[in-house]
Amino acid sequence: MKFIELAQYFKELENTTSRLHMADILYRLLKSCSGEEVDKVIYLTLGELLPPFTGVEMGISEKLSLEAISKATGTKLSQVESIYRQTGDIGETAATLIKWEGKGLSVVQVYDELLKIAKTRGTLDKLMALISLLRGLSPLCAKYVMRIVVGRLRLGVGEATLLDALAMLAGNRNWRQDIERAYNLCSDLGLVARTLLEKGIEGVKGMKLQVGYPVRMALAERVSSAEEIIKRLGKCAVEAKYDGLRLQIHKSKDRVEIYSRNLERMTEMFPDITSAVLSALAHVEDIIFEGEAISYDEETGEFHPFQITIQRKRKYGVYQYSKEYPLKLFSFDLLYVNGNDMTEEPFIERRRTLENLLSGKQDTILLSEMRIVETAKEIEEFFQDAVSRGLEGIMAKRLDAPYTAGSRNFNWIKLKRSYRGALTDTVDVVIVGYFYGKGARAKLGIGALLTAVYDPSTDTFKTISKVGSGFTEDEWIRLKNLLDEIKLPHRHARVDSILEADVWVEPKYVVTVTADEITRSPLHTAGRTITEPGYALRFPRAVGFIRIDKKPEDATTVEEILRLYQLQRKVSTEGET
Ligand SMILES: Nc1ncnc2c1ncn2[C@@H]1O[C@H](COP(=O)(O)OP(=O)(O)OP(=O)(O)O)[C@@H](O)[C@H]1O
Repeated sequence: MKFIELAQYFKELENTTSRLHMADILYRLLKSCSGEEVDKVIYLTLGELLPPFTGVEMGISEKLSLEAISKATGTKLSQVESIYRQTGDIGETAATLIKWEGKGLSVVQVYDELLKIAKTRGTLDKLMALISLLRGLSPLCAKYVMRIVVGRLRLGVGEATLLDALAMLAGNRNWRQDIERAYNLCSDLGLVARTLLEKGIEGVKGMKLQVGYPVRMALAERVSSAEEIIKRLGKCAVEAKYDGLRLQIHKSKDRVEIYSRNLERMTEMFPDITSAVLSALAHVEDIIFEGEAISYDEETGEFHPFQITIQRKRKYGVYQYSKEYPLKLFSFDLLYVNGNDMTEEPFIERRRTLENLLSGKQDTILLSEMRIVETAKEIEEFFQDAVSRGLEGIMAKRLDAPYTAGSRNFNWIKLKRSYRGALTDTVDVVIVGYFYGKGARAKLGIGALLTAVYDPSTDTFKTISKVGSGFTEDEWIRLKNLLDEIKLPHRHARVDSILEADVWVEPKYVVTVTADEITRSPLHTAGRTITEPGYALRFPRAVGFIRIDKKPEDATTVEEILRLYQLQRKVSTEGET
């Protein structure tokens, strides 16, 4: 396939807002790929070169890309910059200035070249390679290549839509489940697509988890009482719920990789955990397990709040910080060990095996606190004890449940401190736009965010709230800068909104908010139907800054909002009786 053909498909995708139409375009695109091309086409369509967990990034700044356009086209840098300012789009800038037809490069050629640039270390070498690539590209090809280079392709294609297209390609929509399962196990859509093309659906069904490919994480549902946990699970395990960072740890011999909740590779952020894993599990060849990393005060033995645990990436040099705020990892699940896939084993078997593996004495890689309980009273006691020690709450787990990769269900149930009071759980929302604001905030040029929750059934983001408090002035300034980088000339294709933001942005950043309650509102689209209004957050306030560990699709879902709304009504009616 020539890259120009791919660029034509990108153009088609860019011009549609209908998910069905998008899936159809993708289906046609994937159908015309060979096995060798299909994975590359998928990554490029998502604006990537490889799945995010590989940690491969282009490493080209806006400034460097403008310089490349200037050098490749023989245009003065100031003129390139001026076109860029007018269009606000690096792709349009390149397309406007390129006057040649290009060399008719294939998708694989362009992809290989981009990957080479990403892997090149020196800035000058990257620049030279990009210039020579640009000289071989037609205006339309250069438009999309440049957007990929700076990480702003923005076709609006979500993973769920790509999964639909793959199911169409497999020839039977019933196979979507098998395709999704394979994706949940390896988090690599390119690999799934390539397997489908080369080995057919049976090959996809046979895909297994592998060390080095993060497994999409199993998630928990909420309830509001210990009784409900017992009603749903019967005899079950309860564990302390630590408010830290969820990590999935992969070890193969003396190599360790660490992945975050949104499956990004974070190994470098945790040198302390890496070396502790190597020594605690030296006797184990291969393993994939999960736990919650949390920083604690060595003097008092108390856990620090989540905000301190996550700061290690942002603020200081990792090494110094890890000494200042040491981490403990509370391990709670085992997915794979020495060639054995454990995900289909009952939870309690996985836990017992993990306990055996971690029985040696050391003080960083620990086991989560767990107890088997049979009555609501025992759960209540465990809960009260956890809360009194400053923990967030508890997690209850079904004893015979498999590890359900990539799914949120009642195999795991969280019961948090906050459900018991007036407010329900916090909600994770995606920023889809912002308002300039009035009064004192107007001088900052940003007064409130327009935020949304995720609707997996349509792969869209539905608005739920304007958020105007909870950030410091400094944070508002940082937010505005970050959002201006991903500004869009119109509402994003995957955003469903009645309100008109002053500035629309690409759905990229997730923030956690608390609110007094969830109410019905005609202004928002979350949960809205033809006859019923949507849902909104009342008095929302941001907690902390951007959630670096969540992708937009990891935001709270519309379905969860409906359940939270019901939970809240239940808690308030119980309170009245
Ligand atoms: N013992 C434990 N077992 C499982 N998860 C735990 C445990 N302790 C803490 N956690 C954390 O709790 C998270 C689930 O709870 P919570 O809803 O508070 O987090 P979230 O990030 O908002 O939601 P989610 O991860 O479910 O989207 C897990 O993803 C995990 O990071």
